[in-house]
Amino acid sequence: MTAHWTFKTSQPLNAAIALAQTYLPNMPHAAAQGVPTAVRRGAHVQVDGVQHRYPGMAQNCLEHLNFQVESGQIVALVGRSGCGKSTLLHLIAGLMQPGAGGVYIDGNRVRSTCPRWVVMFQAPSLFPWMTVSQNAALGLRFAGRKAEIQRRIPALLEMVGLTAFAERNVQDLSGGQQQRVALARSLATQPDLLLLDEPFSALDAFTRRALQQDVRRIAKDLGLTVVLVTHDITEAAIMADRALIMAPDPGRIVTDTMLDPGPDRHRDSPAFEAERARLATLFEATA
Ligand SMILES: Nc1ncnc2c1ncn2[C@@H]1O[C@H](COP(=O)(O)OP(=O)(O)OP(=O)(O)O)[C@@H](O)[C@H]1O
Repeated sequence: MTAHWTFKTSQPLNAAIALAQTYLPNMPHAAAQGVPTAVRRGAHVQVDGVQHRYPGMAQNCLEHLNFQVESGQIVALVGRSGCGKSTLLHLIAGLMQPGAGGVYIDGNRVRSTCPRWVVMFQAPSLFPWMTVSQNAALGLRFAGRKAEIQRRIPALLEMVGLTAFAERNVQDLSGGQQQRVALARSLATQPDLLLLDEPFSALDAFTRRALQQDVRRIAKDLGLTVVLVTHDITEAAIMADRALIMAPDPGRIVTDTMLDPGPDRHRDSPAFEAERARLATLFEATA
């Protein structure tokens, strides 16, 4: 299905702000390597005693958060609306600072955003007047790495299945294809941590399923560490190696469970259905 998007006037500005926050930080990044998209090792994430309260709120939004994400692991933060999933993801990304405790990536305290970790949101935040290739190259351009564009972007578009659309205007793409462009843009700077804030929730079920499987495959191929925010148990079961189930008031982790690594992560597989049902039961019992 092709969705023709009408961009609100503020959207390019929002896209520019989101991109600038991601790609113009003050921390150095690893030099580009010859291989277009390979990373050496996914990031290790440590959330250490994190607590957070928004100004003017009587209660903590998040409390007593202590966990680690291993290099190359895909972790889903699962919970009902309002339990603090997005807040936690934003703290990991360095978009906000916690009131207490800290987030460490590869042992370094996170104090700001950095091209080594990228966030994908529900809206792909593309520039509507640019082509697929130009949008995918924006992160490299903003990071002052223009020399890498020619060698890296074609390989990335192939990886996300958009080679045939390279010179199309992004407004002519479906919502799922636009998220694939955003994924290519996110991967172009060779991050070692991908932070996903319900990036597929606006898509139809079929497109969502294809993207969930592709993002898992790509992350595993590249060795990326991924933290995924979702309220969708099936999405967590398809994509994640491990699920952290959160409960609200205050937001906290109530269950930490590894998921069956079996290869058949699709709906028709009995093994997948059993794992999805186990996670759903855990969720109902604790969240
Ligand atoms: N900027 C803010 N100022 C005050 N309170 C906020 C702010 N942002 C979020 N909150 C509150 O913090 C709590 C957690 O919000 P958050 O968006 O992190 O939850 P969530 O689990 O991601 O929810 P959803 O699944 O609906 O996106 C909610 O009660 C929300 O109202």
